[in-house]
Amino acid sequence: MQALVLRRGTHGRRQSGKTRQRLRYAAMTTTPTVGAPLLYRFPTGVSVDAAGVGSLQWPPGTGPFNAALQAQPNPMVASIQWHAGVLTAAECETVVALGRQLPSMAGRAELDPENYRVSQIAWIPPEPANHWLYHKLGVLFLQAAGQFGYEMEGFVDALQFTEYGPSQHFDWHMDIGRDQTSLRKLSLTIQLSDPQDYDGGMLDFVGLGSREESRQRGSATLFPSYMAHRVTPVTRGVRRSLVAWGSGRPFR
Ligand SMILES: O=C(O)CCC(=O)C(=O)O
Ligand SMILES: [Fe+2]
Repeated sequence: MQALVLRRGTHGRRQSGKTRQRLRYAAMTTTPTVGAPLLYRFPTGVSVDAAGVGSLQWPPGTGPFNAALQAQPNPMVASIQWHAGVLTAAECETVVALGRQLPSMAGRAELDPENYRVSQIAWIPPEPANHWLYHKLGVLFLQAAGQFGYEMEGFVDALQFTEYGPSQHFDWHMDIGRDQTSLRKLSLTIQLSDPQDYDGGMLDFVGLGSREESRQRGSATLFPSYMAHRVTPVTRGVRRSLVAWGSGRPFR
């Protein structure tokens, strides 16, 4: 498996067919980041007197200004990884066959249950027959967790099999939300369809656009679950994907 970290690149125009404007990502080698000086240091405690008046406390010898401390940026926070060949064509077919025989339901989004998300989904149950798939994605998530610096505990959501037929889509959203979805940290989507079998259905990121390679069958696109993304309407054929979320205690 080959991994590539992506960053925002130059505007590009697709050469053939429809002239869709899109951003291209360029390969990024992880460059060391420079610490940002802490302009105001938060206190380490608050005390409240008998009258209920609170005062902030800093450790002896320190104060809010001129702390001479550096905050260390995390270069992965706004990055997307693309992994080629996570599933073979035969494995993609196995997952499609599995997904298609599971109970199918309409994918819904809280923002507008009718139109925001129009697709069919099925949940792939966490059971021994599917261990190979959970295991494979688990390895990928654990490696990525180390690179992103996120604590990751496992899957809270079952793996999601997704189908988008003509004019179906999923509008702009984040994968993090209330309740159980607040545990999500990294999102991953694997392309199960042959790119020749459909048009449209691009996985698109705010400020980064879409990447042609994300259409490669068996490839995975992995990104922080707080990054806004969408799947544009499918204009021909059917697009199928396998979606997974790596979870853990929020924001660690
Ligand atoms: O189908 C995809 O590639 C992504 C779907 C998605 O964003 C989601 O289910 O949250
Ligand atoms: Fe999503």
